[in-house]
Amino acid sequence: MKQIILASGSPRRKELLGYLQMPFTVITSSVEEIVEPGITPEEAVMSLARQKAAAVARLHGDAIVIGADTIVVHEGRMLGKPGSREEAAETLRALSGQIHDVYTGVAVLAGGRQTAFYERTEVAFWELTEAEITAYLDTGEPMDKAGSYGIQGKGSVLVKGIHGDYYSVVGLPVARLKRELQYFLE
Ligand SMILES: Cc1cn([C@H]2C[C@H](O)[C@@H](COP(=O)(O)OP(=O)(O)OP(=O)(O)O)O2)c(=O)[nH]c1=O
Repeated sequence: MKQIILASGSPRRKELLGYLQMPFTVITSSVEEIVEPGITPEEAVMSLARQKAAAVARLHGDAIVIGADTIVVHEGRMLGKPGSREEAAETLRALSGQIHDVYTGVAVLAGGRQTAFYERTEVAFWELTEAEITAYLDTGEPMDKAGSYGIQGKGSVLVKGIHGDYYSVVGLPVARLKRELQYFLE
């Protein structure tokens, strides 16, 4: 069987890929995450996922390389990881009492073959008080997460409901990925 490489430094993605029960290795790259102006969210996450996978595939041409990217979209604005505590606070204030979309793009590269797909999940937030936002910022959890929250952690108490794949919000739509990977494993 071909070697599977996860081109990601995200501990969540590593844990989620483990659910597929296939051996894999983690190899990270340093891709600068630049979103071109005018690009749609789905194009953005698939393009970034492709760039992350391609950076690793260059050195491991025989392997199946998986890259992924997650962004939050609210009122047409694409929100990645916050640059500062203040930016995280502003994002959480904006998302309070609102519905936003979480897009995760995944790219799979294997020699000359490749595929990319995305999942969109709607997430509704409860109305958040300033005290709640401050308490959540104090956990430190928002800083390495798109949209400044983690649904799988203490951020769970911010979320009223979701529509779509939960695992895509956490960073990797595992059920869809399993199905897309079958083609590469044949
Ligand atoms: C919305 C949301 C995002 N996230 C995370 C998933 C991603 O790790 C992160 C978005 O940043 P990404 O740039 O997609 O990923 P990353 O920098 O963590 O890892 P890599 O590029 O090496 O693969 O936000 C959660 O963990 N929970 C959530 O609820």
